[in-house]
Amino acid sequence: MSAISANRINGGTSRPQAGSRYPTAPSSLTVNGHFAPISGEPATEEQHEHGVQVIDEDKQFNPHLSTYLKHKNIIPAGFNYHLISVFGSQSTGKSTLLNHLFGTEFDVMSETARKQTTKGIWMSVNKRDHSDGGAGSEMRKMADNILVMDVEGTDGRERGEDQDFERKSALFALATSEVLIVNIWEHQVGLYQGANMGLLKTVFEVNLQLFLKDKNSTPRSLLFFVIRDHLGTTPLSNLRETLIQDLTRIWTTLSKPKGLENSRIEDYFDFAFSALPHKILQPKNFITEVEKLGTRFREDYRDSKKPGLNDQELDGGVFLPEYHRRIPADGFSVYAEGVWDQIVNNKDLDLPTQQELLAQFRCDEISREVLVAFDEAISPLESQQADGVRLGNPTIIPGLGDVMRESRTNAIKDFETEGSRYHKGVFTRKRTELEGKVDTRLKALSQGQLSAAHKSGVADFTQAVTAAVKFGQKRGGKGGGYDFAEIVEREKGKAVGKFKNESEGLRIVGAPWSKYEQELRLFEKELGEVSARLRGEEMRRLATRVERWVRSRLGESIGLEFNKLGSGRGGSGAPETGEKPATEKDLWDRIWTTFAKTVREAEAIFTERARSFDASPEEVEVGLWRLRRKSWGVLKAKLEEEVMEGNLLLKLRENFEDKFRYDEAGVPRIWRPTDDIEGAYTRARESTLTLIPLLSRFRLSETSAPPPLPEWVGVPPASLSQADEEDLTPIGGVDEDEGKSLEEEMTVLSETKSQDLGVRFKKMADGVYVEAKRSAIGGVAQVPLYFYGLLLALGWNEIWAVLRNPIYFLFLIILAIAAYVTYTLNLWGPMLRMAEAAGQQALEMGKERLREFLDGSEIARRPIRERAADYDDDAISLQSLDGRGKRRGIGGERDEDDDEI
Ligand SMILES: Nc1nc2c(ncn2[C@@H]2O[C@H](COP(=O)(O)OP(=O)(O)OP(=O)(O)O)[C@@H](O)[C@H]2O)c(=O)[nH]1
Repeated sequence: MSAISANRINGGTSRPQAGSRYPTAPSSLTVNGHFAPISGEPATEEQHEHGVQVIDEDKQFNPHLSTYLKHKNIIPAGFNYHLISVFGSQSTGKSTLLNHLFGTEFDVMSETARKQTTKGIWMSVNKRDHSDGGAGSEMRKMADNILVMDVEGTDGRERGEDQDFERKSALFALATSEVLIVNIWEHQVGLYQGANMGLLKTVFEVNLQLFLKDKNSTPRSLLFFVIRDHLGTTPLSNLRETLIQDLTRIWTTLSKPKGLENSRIEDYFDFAFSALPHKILQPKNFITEVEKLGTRFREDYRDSKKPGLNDQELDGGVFLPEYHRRIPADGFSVYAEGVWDQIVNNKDLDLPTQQELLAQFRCDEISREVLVAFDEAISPLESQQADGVRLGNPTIIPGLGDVMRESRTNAIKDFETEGSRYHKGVFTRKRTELEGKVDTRLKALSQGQLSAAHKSGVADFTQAVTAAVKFGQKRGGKGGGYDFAEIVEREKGKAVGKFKNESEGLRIVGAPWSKYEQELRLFEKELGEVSARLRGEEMRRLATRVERWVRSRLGESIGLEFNKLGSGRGGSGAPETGEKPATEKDLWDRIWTTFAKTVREAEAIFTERARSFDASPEEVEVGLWRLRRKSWGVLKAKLEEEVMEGNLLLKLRENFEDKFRYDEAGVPRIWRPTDDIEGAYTRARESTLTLIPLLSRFRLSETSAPPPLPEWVGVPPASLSQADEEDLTPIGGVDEDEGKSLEEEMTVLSETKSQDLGVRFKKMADGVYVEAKRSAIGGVAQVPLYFYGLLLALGWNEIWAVLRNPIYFLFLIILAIAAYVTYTLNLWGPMLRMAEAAGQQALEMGKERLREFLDGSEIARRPIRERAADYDDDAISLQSLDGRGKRRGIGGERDEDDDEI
């Protein structure tokens, strides 16, 4: 504000404001006994009977204005309200006019007192309804929500020369109202001072400098001249002419801001005129004219012709949209306070900025309100989600998308409904801010939900694949009746579908952040990783199964090869298949061939099954390499089992016995004393002994070298993992780090063990030899024929006695019959065999007895003293008894003669 204008508005008597704007002590006014508080507790509805004092005579703005508007239900009206102010000299019947026009109850001066009644600025809502009154005509109401401001009169005796308040209040009324009623007596028209022309000039000037800088952004106002005590002698049109001329003249003499030098009064103001008869002298006419005047405040007059420099000014409507200040009703009190604050403090007043400030204030308020409702819906969900995360079990909140969408739409819609009435730029900015706040929380919620969906999706997928594999295993046995790759593909499809559904459910149309493509990619990636891990486990299981198969196959075939050793002829070949007959020498060749063949078959099985897992060539390569390594371990274990001391000794014994006890044709030998038992024994023993060095090392017969194990196992694949490598037993000659050489790896029996085995085998062979020898000596000799002749000659008498004795003869006959029956029943064979067996048994027993007898006679040959020494010293012997048959003392001397019995 320029210094001049500031000075003008303060009337050159700028007074410091007393105290704070809103005194803490209750400042209330008692106007004709009516209580109208300005600060402290808001007034009740009853106390608002006379309206509300917007600004008191001490220039304090009423902070409870909004309470009054709330009571009168103006707040929700939005733009649907109008504001009218009245301006004029003191006691010119302003309050009377307003009370008649709008049914307000502003205090009116008593006819006799003639002193100022209205102090400060008062406001009241319209309480009347003016129809155009015609009988049968349609009742047409006044515009809704008309707010009327009764401003303290000018030229007041009470204020004296101090024009500060009247200028400020006039400026306030002009800045906030759509219609400014200028109330003048008829006789004042044409008078400069009486018609407030001086005051109007100052107000126009400051108004122009402060508020009307940009006429495009400032709404126009209507100056409505109501001429009181119109006698009727001078027509209203003449009075209008005079007033317009005066106003135009005032306008031309105004000091205008730069750029507005050529502006005209009609650029900013419209005019309307009305005249009322004398209230006291023509009371009836006065009432009728006021009624008529009231109809001009009807809403439908908006559509009528614009009041201008024509007849419309005299009877047209007053509420035109272009006069509206576009301040929503709920923001009016804040706006009015801001304007008053600017006026009182002489700040450069910029109405558009004021409107922006108001918009900011209100939009923030609305934003807070809508966020409360938003919070109520969203906070519990946020807590639920946070709880899930804290407990390590993120939960998927059902129906979250719907709640999110609804809350967001409601918040933004409510904000738009309330806030869109305010300054567009500010509203748009604040809406963006609100969207930002809402979206930040919704985004976090949505991401939490996606992460929960991700986690549970991966867990479900893992579980589903594992379950399907288990089911497949049960159904299909050990070979696996299922296709792993197919299961993974199917479950992956399901998981991705579910994730997409969940994500799609969270989509908020119009929110650019509401996307899930990246999350979906991450989810698919993790599913891939999980599949790879599960496939790895599955491959291991497959490897274990194949290994087990190798173990059982090798167990059988290697066992068979070793069993062939026991036959002593290297086992039987299969001549009918053209196979080379097996020999002991090529034992290792056969074992190696069988081993390599078995592993080859296992590799084929592994490769075949691995294909159904969709395993990569690298994974298969690792699997095969591990299989070869492990198979060698299996073979090694089997070999160790076969050459375990007891087992191998048994095999060697069988081998030896086979060579010793059977001839070349495989027929068992019966030793005769004449046979070359020693020769056979030596040959068989030597032959079997050659097996020990053969068995002690794994060597191929052709090359006399260990099998090409390192080449056969191959180099470890590059993709072999550390863990894979660690759980493998090292192989000498293959694993470079290990100290063992290939030669050591191929040693089946150590040197010491071989020697020990040789010694034990020899002992055992000796035993067999001795037995053979004995059996040769103990063989039954043939009975010579002459022995039978001798038997007949010597037993002739006995034969004859039997034949002659009837009892013996009868017994003989019975024997003959029994023999015949036996013959006819073909029982001779079995009986003979029984007899033979019994004979054999008897023979064995006889032999045993004979041996005992021979051993006994040998013992008998030993001196009795030697035998006696066998007994324990403590035993009671003849030597230890004295002549009387009693035992001698322990320490007693021995009689040398007693040694001989
Ligand atoms: N002559 C005349 N007197 C009127 C008219 N209307 C009201 N009065 C009288 O004028 C006196 C002042 O009336 P108010 O309505 O209190 O006037 P005011 O302009 O509101 O006065 P302040 O609020 O004190 O400025 C009262 O005694 C009314 O009876 C009118 O139309 N003509």
